Amino acid sequence: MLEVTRLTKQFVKGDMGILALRDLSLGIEEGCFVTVLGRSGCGKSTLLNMMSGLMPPTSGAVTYRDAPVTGPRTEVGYLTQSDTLMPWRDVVRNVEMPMEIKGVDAKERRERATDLVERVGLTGFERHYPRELSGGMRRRASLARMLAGDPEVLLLDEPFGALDAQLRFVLQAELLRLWQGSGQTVVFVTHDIEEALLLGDRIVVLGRIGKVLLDKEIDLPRPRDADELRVDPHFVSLHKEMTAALREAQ
Ligand SMILES: Nc1ncnc2c1ncn2[C@@H]1O[C@H](COP(=O)(O)OP(=O)(O)OP(=O)(O)O)[C@@H](O)[C@H]1O
Repeated sequence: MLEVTRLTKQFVKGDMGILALRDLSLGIEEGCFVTVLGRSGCGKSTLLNMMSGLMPPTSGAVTYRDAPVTGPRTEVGYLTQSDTLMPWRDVVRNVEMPMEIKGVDAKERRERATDLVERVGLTGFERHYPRELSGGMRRRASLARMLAGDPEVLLLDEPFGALDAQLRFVLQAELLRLWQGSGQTVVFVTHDIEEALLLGDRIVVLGRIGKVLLDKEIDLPRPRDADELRVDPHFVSLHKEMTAALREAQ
């Protein structure tokens, strides 16, 4: 569905070139939940920026259903690390925005937005403006807004990184619940091994400048329960494998 071919990105800072990704190739199958695991600075956000069409590659290509990606498209939702909520709209109106663009009628979009706000645990904050929310709350509002667009592909850049453990757990479960049976394709970036194993059908471990260190199908049965998994020998051995791969990334 999404194909990344020999993707390279070099930034220019003053008279210096900063190589963020080199020759990365990756195919993402339709309906699959892929977690991309890597340490800080290995190029994960740069990869998603290019997959979403927000950033042009220096060389290489991204295709979506065999068509070149040259800019953002409504079928591909992207939850970036930076805040992109509209400051002049309250939470519910931010969440309604993708449905407004699609021409969904006012009553239906308010109902759906209210439901999504509840799913991300923001009930009671519908009328708050982004500046009146915490960082984690803004992330959750952004997630609800992305889901409101019902995209075919969800690109998620460390969506739960800023949340406390309990809330992260609730939102991971909610994301899986929404994804299962939806047919949506998810690319989920994280640096947390346990999160990657809990969520993914497949884990891609990236090393420096986006070198693929490991690309593995995760055959742990679903639904996956974090407490049960931690004592599952298969999970423990996968965890060790990921830890070793990340160590190699140093
Ligand atoms: N706009 C930019 N200009 C210059 N260098 C950049 C720019 N964006 C990213 N980089 C560099 O590219 C490399 C990869 O950055 P990127 O943000 O993709 O990493 P990451 O894996 O997402 O990190 P993190 O997990 O900390 O978010 C880093 O060395 C970073 O300094």
